[in-house]
Amino acid sequence: MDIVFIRGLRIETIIGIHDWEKHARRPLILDLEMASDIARAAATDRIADALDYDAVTRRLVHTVSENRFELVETLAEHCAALLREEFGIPWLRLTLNKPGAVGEGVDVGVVIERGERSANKAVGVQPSDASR
Ligand SMILES: Nc1nc2c(c(=O)[nH]1)N=C([C@H](O)[C@@H](O)CO)CN2
Repeated sequence: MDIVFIRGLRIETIIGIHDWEKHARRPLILDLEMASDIARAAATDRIADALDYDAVTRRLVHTVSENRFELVETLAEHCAALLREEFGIPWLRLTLNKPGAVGEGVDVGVVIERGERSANKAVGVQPSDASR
């Protein structure tokens, strides 16, 4: 399985369970790994054959900044479902970091994995061989 990734994406949004959190934007840091077979894109050198990390970034910025949730869990699930549906991503790992939420210099948040990693495509390797 190949990976297309985005790391350190900073997006400001309204998020939190407390009243004071509902009135001020604060930054979240997103890290994203997306399963993508890069063979075709590598062969054609065409962005149309690639999972476009710029398009994914723009979509994330839009949905994170426009929506308001209380929990980082809810936002993470929202982003994962949206990206998988709109970009046809079979598997992803999303880290959502809310820096400073419990104290200066402390990172808190969630890491979620959704979907199935693609089957082993190695020549001559059967699915039953993959775990050996
Ligand atoms: N598992 C979670 N715990 C907490 C969250 C959250 O989103 N998920 N949020 C908060 C507050 O909003 C926090 O960021 C500030 O006190 C607390 N715990």
